[in-house]
Amino acid sequence: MSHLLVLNAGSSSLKFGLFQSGPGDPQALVTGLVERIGGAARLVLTGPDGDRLAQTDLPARHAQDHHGALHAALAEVETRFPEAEITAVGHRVVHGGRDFADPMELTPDVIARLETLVPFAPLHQPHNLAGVQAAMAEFPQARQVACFDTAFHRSHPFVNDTFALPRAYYDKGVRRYGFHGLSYDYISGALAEMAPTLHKGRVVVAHLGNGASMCGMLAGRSLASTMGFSALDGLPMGTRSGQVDPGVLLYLMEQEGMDAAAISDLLYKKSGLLGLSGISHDMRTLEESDDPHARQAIDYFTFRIRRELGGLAAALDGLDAVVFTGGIGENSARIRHQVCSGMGWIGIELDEDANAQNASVISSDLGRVRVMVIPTNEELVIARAAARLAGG
Ligand SMILES: Nc1ncnc2c1ncn2[C@@H]1O[C@H](COP(=O)(O)OP(=O)(O)O)[C@@H](O)[C@H]1O
Ligand SMILES: CC(=O)OP(=O)(O)O
Ligand SMILES: [Mg+2]
Repeated sequence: MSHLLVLNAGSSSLKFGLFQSGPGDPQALVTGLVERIGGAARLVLTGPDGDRLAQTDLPARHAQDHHGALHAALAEVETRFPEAEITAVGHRVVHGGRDFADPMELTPDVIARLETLVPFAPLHQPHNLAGVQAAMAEFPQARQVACFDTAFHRSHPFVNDTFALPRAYYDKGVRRYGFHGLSYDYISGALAEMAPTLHKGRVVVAHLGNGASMCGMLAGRSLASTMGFSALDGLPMGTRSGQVDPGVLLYLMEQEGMDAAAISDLLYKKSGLLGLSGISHDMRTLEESDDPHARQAIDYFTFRIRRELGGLAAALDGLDAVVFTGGIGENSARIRHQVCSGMGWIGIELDEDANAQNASVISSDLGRVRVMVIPTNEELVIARAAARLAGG
């Protein structure tokens, strides 16, 4: 019996899963999450039926960075499943650049080319590639498969793929790639099963996690996304600014003497919910706080989601459904309420009871637009690809 290991390193978390491959969809034996890496990190393990197997605070040496988190995760998998025969390890790789879209086997040449994309996604790509190196050392007999977050958005039409810069930059790869594609791929497939008519229509998916973006889908394919060249654009995030006027960056360089490293640190690590609140990047902490700055950070977050929702609906020529997903989108009734209230003009009417319960349909019959909550499953998308490539 062969097994697949999946590694998904986010900006603040590491998600992983052990799957059994078989004739149908790979079956999860265990999935895990190390969250709040860099802070009070904890590891949560979940069984195949959603049952909680373990929840432990990680010792400092494992909590401080993705490396430690990965060690803790691999140790957990090997202790619980010593007999597992891992034939393939599937990795989420955030940036595939211009050249990579379909899932592919990681060879030394491919890895070297992916390393050149580190400056495009400094908060993710290095963790993704560190995971690849660790898995190669740990499971040398297994195939290593990369699945790209940018792949789902390759269907963007030119107007959503470019900036209005001289064309030479587009040719050099300065494009609106879009991210969270594994999540959008999963949601598109789930919607096709749950609501096939809606899936054929105009859908805005809001992936709201520590990283956050929205995608306008037409007939299940990406037409536009709020994230662009890097995972910085669009919505504000845990520590990332989201959209800023490029003139601000010129001002910071010219008047405040900031260099590229200082600006990168500012935009990726000190901005967003953390920068605005001065308290935390974590939505749960902000929701629990009665500090007015926490409230303002939440208000800015939901204001930007509402703006983008209007923009994406215009790009799609209308709106049939909205799907919330990601750690915040799946769990925070308050955020969904703030986003959806007063949106009757666009056809959104929330059923507050259903919303409070994180139900899968949270709109009422009074509205024309179906609003849904669908837990994402990037790991399953990766496992499917790893199974396909390992089988071939
Ligand atoms: N019950 C909850 N209420 C509000 N926010 C939540 C809840 N559960 C998780 N979150 C938030 O989800 C975010 C993490 O999302 P997640 O998708 O797991 O992150 P990542 O982008 O690192 O994969 C954090 O801001 C966390 O506070
Ligand atoms: C691309 C991105 O922002 O990913 P994450 O949400 O995992 O940080
Ligand atoms: Mg994520």
